[in-house]
Amino acid sequence: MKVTETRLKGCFVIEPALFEDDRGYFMESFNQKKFDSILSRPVTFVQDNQSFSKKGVVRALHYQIGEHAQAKLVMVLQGVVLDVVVDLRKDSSTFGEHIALELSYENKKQLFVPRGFAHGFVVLSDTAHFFYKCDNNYNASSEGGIIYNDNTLGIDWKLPGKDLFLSKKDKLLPTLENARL
Ligand SMILES: Cc1cn([C@H]2C[C@H](O)[C@@H](COP(=O)(O)OP(=O)(O)O[C@H]3O[C@H](C)C(=O)[C@H](O)[C@H]3O)O2)c(=O)[nH]c1=O
Repeated sequence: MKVTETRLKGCFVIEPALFEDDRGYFMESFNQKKFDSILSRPVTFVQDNQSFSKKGVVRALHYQIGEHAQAKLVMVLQGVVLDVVVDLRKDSSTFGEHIALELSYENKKQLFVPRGFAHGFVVLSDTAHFFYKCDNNYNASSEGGIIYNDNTLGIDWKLPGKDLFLSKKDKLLPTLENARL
Protein backbone atom coordinates (compact mmCIF):
# COMPACT_ATOMS: atom_id res chain seq x y z
CA MET A 1 0.00 0.00 0.00
CA LYS A 2 1.42 3.40 -1.02
CA VAL A 3 0.32 6.43 1.02
CA THR A 4 1.03 10.03 -0.04
CA GLU A 5 -0.02 13.04 2.00
CA THR A 6 -1.34 15.86 -0.19
CA ARG A 7 -0.53 19.52 0.34
CA LEU A 8 -3.74 19.73 2.36
CA LYS A 9 -2.64 18.38 5.75
CA GLY A 10 -4.37 15.17 6.78
CA CYS A 11 -5.64 14.44 3.26
CA PHE A 12 -3.97 11.32 1.84
CA VAL A 13 -3.88 9.51 -1.50
CA ILE A 14 -3.85 5.76 -0.90
CA GLU A 15 -2.87 3.21 -3.52
CA PRO A 16 -3.69 -0.29 -2.27
CA ALA A 17 -1.41 -3.21 -3.13
CA LEU A 18 -2.78 -4.90 -6.26
CA PHE A 19 -2.28 -8.66 -6.75
CA GLU A 20 -2.77 -9.53 -10.41
CA ASP A 21 -2.70 -12.99 -11.89
CA ASP A 22 -4.14 -14.87 -14.85
CA ARG A 23 -7.63 -14.71 -13.25
CA GLY A 24 -7.65 -10.92 -12.79
CA TYR A 25 -6.75 -9.07 -9.59
CA PHE A 26 -7.20 -8.97 -5.80
CA MET A 27 -6.74 -6.06 -3.43
CA GLU A 28 -7.65 -5.14 0.09
CA SER A 29 -9.77 -2.02 -0.48
CA PHE A 30 -9.80 -1.29 3.26
CA ASN A 31 -7.90 -2.71 6.25
CA GLN A 32 -8.59 -1.05 9.61
CA LYS A 33 -5.22 -1.99 11.11
CA LYS A 34 -3.23 -0.68 8.14
CA PHE A 35 -5.43 2.39 7.90
CA ASP A 36 -4.91 3.27 11.57
CA SER A 37 -1.15 3.12 11.00
CA ILE A 38 -1.48 5.93 8.45
CA LEU A 39 -3.29 8.36 10.72
CA SER A 40 -2.23 9.86 14.02
CA ARG A 41 -5.57 8.79 15.52
CA PRO A 42 -7.85 5.84 14.71
CA VAL A 43 -10.75 6.45 12.35
CA THR A 44 -13.82 4.21 12.65
CA PHE A 45 -16.05 4.15 9.59
CA VAL A 46 -19.74 3.68 10.32
CA GLN A 47 -21.41 4.11 6.92
CA ASP A 48 -20.69 3.06 3.35
CA ASN A 49 -22.21 5.04 0.48
CA GLN A 50 -22.42 4.38 -3.24
CA SER A 51 -23.60 6.50 -6.12
CA PHE A 52 -23.82 5.84 -9.85
CA SER A 53 -23.71 8.76 -12.27
CA LYS A 54 -23.54 9.56 -15.97
CA LYS A 55 -20.83 11.59 -17.70
CA GLY A 56 -20.89 15.25 -16.73
CA VAL A 57 -22.75 14.73 -13.45
CA VAL A 58 -21.30 16.95 -10.71
CA ARG A 59 -22.07 15.97 -7.14
CA ALA A 60 -20.46 18.84 -5.21
CA LEU A 61 -19.38 20.50 -2.95
CA HIS A 62 -20.84 18.83 0.10
CA TYR A 63 -20.07 18.47 3.79
CA GLN A 64 -21.80 18.07 7.14
CA ILE A 65 -21.18 20.66 9.84
CA GLY A 66 -20.22 20.49 13.50
CA GLU A 67 -20.46 17.20 15.39
CA HIS A 68 -21.89 15.56 12.29
CA ALA A 69 -18.83 16.32 10.14
CA GLN A 70 -17.67 13.30 8.16
CA ALA A 71 -14.25 12.00 7.23
CA LYS A 72 -14.45 9.95 4.02
CA LEU A 73 -12.44 7.31 2.23
CA VAL A 74 -13.49 7.69 -1.40
CA MET A 75 -12.83 5.42 -4.36
CA VAL A 76 -14.15 4.57 -7.83
CA LEU A 77 -15.37 1.07 -8.64
CA GLN A 78 -16.08 1.77 -12.32
CA GLY A 79 -15.22 4.69 -14.61
CA VAL A 80 -13.27 7.87 -14.00
CA VAL A 81 -14.06 10.92 -11.85
CA LEU A 82 -12.25 14.12 -11.03
CA ASP A 83 -12.47 14.20 -7.25
CA VAL A 84 -12.24 17.57 -5.50
CA VAL A 85 -11.82 18.45 -1.84
CA VAL A 86 -11.80 21.95 -0.33
CA ASP A 87 -10.22 22.68 3.03
CA LEU A 88 -12.84 24.35 5.26
CA ARG A 89 -10.95 23.99 8.53
CA LYS A 90 -11.07 27.53 9.95
CA ASP A 91 -7.66 27.19 11.64
CA SER A 92 -5.99 25.72 8.55
CA SER A 93 -3.23 27.56 6.66
CA THR A 94 -4.80 26.12 3.47
CA PHE A 95 -8.39 27.24 4.25
CA GLY A 96 -10.33 27.65 1.00
CA GLU A 97 -7.73 25.79 -1.02
CA HIS A 98 -8.51 22.61 -2.95
CA ILE A 99 -6.92 19.64 -4.58
CA ALA A 100 -8.36 17.76 -7.54
CA LEU A 101 -7.28 14.33 -8.73
CA GLU A 102 -8.56 11.60 -11.00
CA LEU A 103 -9.84 8.52 -9.23
CA SER A 104 -10.66 5.60 -11.48
CA TYR A 105 -11.21 1.87 -11.76
CA GLU A 106 -7.91 1.82 -13.63
CA ASN A 107 -5.71 3.69 -11.14
CA LYS A 108 -7.41 2.18 -8.03
CA LYS A 109 -6.48 5.35 -6.16
CA GLN A 110 -8.37 6.25 -2.98
CA LEU A 111 -8.52 9.58 -1.20
CA PHE A 112 -8.87 9.99 2.55
CA VAL A 113 -10.73 13.24 3.23
CA PRO A 114 -10.59 14.34 6.88
CA ARG A 115 -13.47 16.03 8.69
CA GLY A 116 -13.63 19.72 7.88
CA PHE A 117 -13.51 19.38 4.10
CA ALA A 118 -16.08 19.88 1.37
CA HIS A 119 -16.10 17.05 -1.15
CA GLY A 120 -17.38 16.55 -4.66
CA PHE A 121 -16.64 15.05 -8.04
CA VAL A 122 -17.45 15.26 -11.73
CA VAL A 123 -17.82 12.12 -13.85
CA LEU A 124 -15.40 12.09 -16.79
CA SER A 125 -16.24 8.63 -18.19
CA ASP A 126 -19.55 7.55 -19.73
CA THR A 127 -20.64 6.40 -16.28
CA ALA A 128 -19.01 6.06 -12.87
CA HIS A 129 -19.77 3.93 -9.82
CA PHE A 130 -18.53 5.79 -6.75
CA PHE A 131 -18.01 4.22 -3.33
CA TYR A 132 -17.01 5.82 -0.06
CA LYS A 133 -16.76 5.10 3.65
CA CYS A 134 -17.83 7.71 6.21
CA ASP A 135 -16.80 7.99 9.86
CA ASN A 136 -20.08 9.66 10.85
CA ASN A 137 -23.66 8.96 9.87
CA TYR A 138 -25.78 11.00 7.50
CA ASN A 139 -27.52 13.90 9.20
CA ALA A 140 -29.66 15.83 6.74
CA SER A 141 -30.15 18.85 8.97
CA SER A 142 -26.38 19.36 9.25
CA GLU A 143 -25.70 19.28 5.51
CA GLY A 144 -23.76 22.22 4.11
CA GLY A 145 -22.56 22.97 0.62
CA ILE A 146 -20.71 25.37 -1.66
CA ILE A 147 -21.58 26.02 -5.29
CA TYR A 148 -19.22 24.04 -7.53
CA ASN A 149 -18.22 27.02 -9.69
CA ASP A 150 -17.52 29.50 -6.90
CA ASN A 151 -14.88 31.60 -8.64
CA THR A 152 -13.01 32.20 -5.37
CA LEU A 153 -12.20 28.47 -5.36
CA GLY A 154 -11.05 28.35 -8.98
CA ILE A 155 -11.84 24.66 -9.52
CA ASP A 156 -11.28 23.35 -13.06
CA TRP A 157 -14.00 20.71 -13.57
CA LYS A 158 -12.39 19.70 -16.88
CA LEU A 159 -15.65 19.48 -18.89
CA PRO A 160 -17.39 22.47 -20.51
CA GLY A 161 -20.08 24.04 -18.32
CA LYS A 162 -22.76 23.17 -20.93
CA ASP A 163 -21.96 19.46 -20.41
CA LEU A 164 -22.27 19.51 -16.62
CA PHE A 165 -25.39 18.24 -14.83
CA LEU A 166 -26.24 19.08 -11.23
CA SER A 167 -29.14 18.39 -8.90
CA LYS A 168 -31.58 21.24 -8.28
CA LYS A 169 -30.21 21.39 -4.73
CA ASP A 170 -26.61 21.71 -5.84
CA LYS A 171 -27.44 24.46 -8.32
CA LEU A 172 -28.69 26.57 -5.43
CA LEU A 173 -25.71 26.14 -3.10
CA PRO A 174 -24.05 29.32 -1.80
CA THR A 175 -20.53 30.56 -2.41
CA LEU A 176 -17.88 29.89 0.22
CA GLU A 177 -18.31 33.45 1.46
CA ASN A 178 -21.98 32.77 2.26
CA ALA A 179 -21.68 29.11 3.22
CA ARG A 180 -22.83 27.67 6.56
CA LEU A 181 -19.59 26.39 8.09
C1 LIG B 1 -25.52 11.63 1.39
C2 LIG B 1 -26.74 10.83 1.73
C3 LIG B 1 -27.93 11.02 1.05
N1 LIG B 1 -29.02 10.27 1.39
C4 LIG B 1 -30.26 10.48 0.62
C5 LIG B 1 -30.75 11.92 0.62
C6 LIG B 1 -31.35 12.09 -0.74
O1 LIG B 1 -32.73 11.75 -0.71
C7 LIG B 1 -30.62 11.08 -1.63
C8 LIG B 1 -29.60 11.71 -2.55
O2 LIG B 1 -28.78 12.53 -1.75
P1 LIG B 1 -27.83 13.60 -2.43
O3 LIG B 1 -28.51 14.22 -3.61
O4 LIG B 1 -27.36 14.52 -1.32
O5 LIG B 1 -26.63 12.69 -2.95
P2 LIG B 1 -25.20 13.22 -3.47
O6 LIG B 1 -25.41 14.46 -4.28
O7 LIG B 1 -24.50 12.08 -4.05
O8 LIG B 1 -24.49 13.66 -2.11
C9 LIG B 1 -23.19 13.21 -1.77
O9 LIG B 1 -22.31 13.88 -2.64
C10 LIG B 1 -20.98 14.05 -2.28
C11 LIG B 1 -20.10 13.39 -3.31
C12 LIG B 1 -20.59 13.69 -0.91
O10 LIG B 1 -19.40 13.59 -0.59
C13 LIG B 1 -21.61 13.55 0.14
O11 LIG B 1 -21.38 12.37 0.88
C14 LIG B 1 -23.00 13.54 -0.32
O12 LIG B 1 -23.53 14.84 -0.06
O13 LIG B 1 -29.96 10.17 -0.73
C15 LIG B 1 -29.01 9.33 2.39
O14 LIG B 1 -30.03 8.67 2.68
N2 LIG B 1 -27.84 9.14 3.09
C16 LIG B 1 -26.69 9.85 2.80
O15 LIG B 1 -25.64 9.63 3.44
